Amino acid sequence: MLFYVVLLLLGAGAYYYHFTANRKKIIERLEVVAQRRRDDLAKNVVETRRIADKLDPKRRDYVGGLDFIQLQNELQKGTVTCVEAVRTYFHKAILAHEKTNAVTCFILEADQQAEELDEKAKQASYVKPPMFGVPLSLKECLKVKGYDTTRGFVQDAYRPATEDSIQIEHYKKLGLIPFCQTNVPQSLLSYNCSNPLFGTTTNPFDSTRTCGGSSGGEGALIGGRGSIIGIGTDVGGSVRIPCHFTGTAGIKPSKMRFAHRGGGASVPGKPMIDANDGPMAQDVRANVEFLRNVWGDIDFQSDRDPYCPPVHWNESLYSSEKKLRVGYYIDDGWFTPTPALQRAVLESKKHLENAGHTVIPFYPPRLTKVMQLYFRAVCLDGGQYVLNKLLKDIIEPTIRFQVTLWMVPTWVQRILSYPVSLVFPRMAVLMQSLTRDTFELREAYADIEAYREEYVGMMMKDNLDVILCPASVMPAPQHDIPSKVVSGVSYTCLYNLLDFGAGVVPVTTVSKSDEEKLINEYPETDKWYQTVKKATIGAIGMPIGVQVAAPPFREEAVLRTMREIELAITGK
Ligand SMILES: CCCCCCCC/C=C\CCCCCCCC(=O)NCC(=O)O
Repeated sequence: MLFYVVLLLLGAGAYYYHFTANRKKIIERLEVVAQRRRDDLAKNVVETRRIADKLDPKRRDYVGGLDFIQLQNELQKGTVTCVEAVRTYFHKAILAHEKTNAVTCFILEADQQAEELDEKAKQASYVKPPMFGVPLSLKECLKVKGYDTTRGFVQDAYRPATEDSIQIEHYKKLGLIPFCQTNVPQSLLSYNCSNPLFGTTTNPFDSTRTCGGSSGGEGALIGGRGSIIGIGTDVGGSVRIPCHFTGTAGIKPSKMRFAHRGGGASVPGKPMIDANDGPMAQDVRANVEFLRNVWGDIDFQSDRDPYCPPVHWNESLYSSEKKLRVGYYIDDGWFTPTPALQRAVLESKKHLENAGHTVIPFYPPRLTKVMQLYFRAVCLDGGQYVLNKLLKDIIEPTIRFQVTLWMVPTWVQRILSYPVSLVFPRMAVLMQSLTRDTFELREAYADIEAYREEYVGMMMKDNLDVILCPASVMPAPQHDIPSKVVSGVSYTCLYNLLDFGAGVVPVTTVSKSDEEKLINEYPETDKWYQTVKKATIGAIGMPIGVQVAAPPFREEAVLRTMREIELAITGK
């Protein structure tokens, strides 16, 4: 017996020695690559600044002061040139990048593309496309020919995409000029924004707090006024959470509204968790104008990807005079949001009622079960795909807690979940979520299908057009918090599980009385609540958004509701 124990220990020791020696070698090699990539970025910024500085500062201030619609109009009229627009946003993006570390690469050809468009515009026969010359920022994982899509993995640096994805091709056809790529958290499966290649992107309103993720670079850049519109991706909240954390507006459409051919994903092969790309901008109007033009011309994408149905922009749904029926909730029963987030929903409810809409309570059913289904279906291999990639890379410290969870074998998590359930029941729910076998996975898929039916059935019974609810559980926390509170995505991941269109619009900022309420009334019943409470103290002044969601192909109703809230708040 002793012999076998010794043998086992020796075997384990040898494996551990081999594993750590191998990791050390990998890390040393990748450190060199990461340093080279950062040096390249520094040179790229210098070159971008040189190009940006060619523009007269007075012109730059003028162009930089225009909102999306104004810039679009001036570019159409020819009173602003494409070169002026690109150089202005090169300059503004550098300023935002210096503050937040949002950019991973400036696309220098943007300047040349702008010159070519200006040249074409001189021909009398040339018809300007609808978003002629508008600069567009892109989340780093989106495929642009000649540029990396590392998703924060050092191992994927210097492996540029060989083609533009269909979506990028389409945006260029519509006149948009991609001018930079923006930072992401390593693996994209996090709502912070840090990786070992490009470092941490910070919130433009408070550098000790995260800009959110995984489209965090977009949030930081747009919220920091370094871009007028950008594209993010969202599998659990990655467009909507950064919008909420940075005071910007964006929407994740339901999956089929864009072509996915030639695009990438954080975890390929997760059929029931529907991700999509989506616009993020400084206001809702920009999102509307962007999608009106993209979906107005969706045949371009459908012709190239037969899985993308040719569903056109539905102007009558967006501009309808018919009053809406809105279901709202301020607490999903899984994770009570901090006071400012609840107040934002109640204020939005008032704005919608003042505009004549009917707003009634709605209770999303069984969120505890939803969380289990979401984590099971998003990590359908128990996290193995992501873990394999992470173990071949430098692991980002701010997601280490999450990585550790993936490293514990599923069966160990299940056993441990029973004692844990006595002291931390919500944690036990997640510990029982990762898939044990294919039987359980099939069952989860069936449960998701049944849940979708139940949810839309409830909406239909009350004749609801849209749902209004919090965008998250808290305002932007410190950089390490998202990995410690993965359970905090319940408000957004629900709408990936349902494949609804869902958007976020900025509504307010955290006030002193929100903080007092937080200190006096917010629960401290488990570690997650304690962490969220602590992270939210000191967040006075941070932006707060609300979320609006509707079943697939009704994104125009979501945008209409978001726009009405925006109009009531900003008056413009
Ligand atoms: C003991 C607990 C076991 C559960 C371990 C769960 C580990 C965390 C897994 C997933 C986290 C999901 C967070 C989602 C954040 C948003 C991600 C997103 O939308 N990404 C965009 C994209 O992938 O394109």
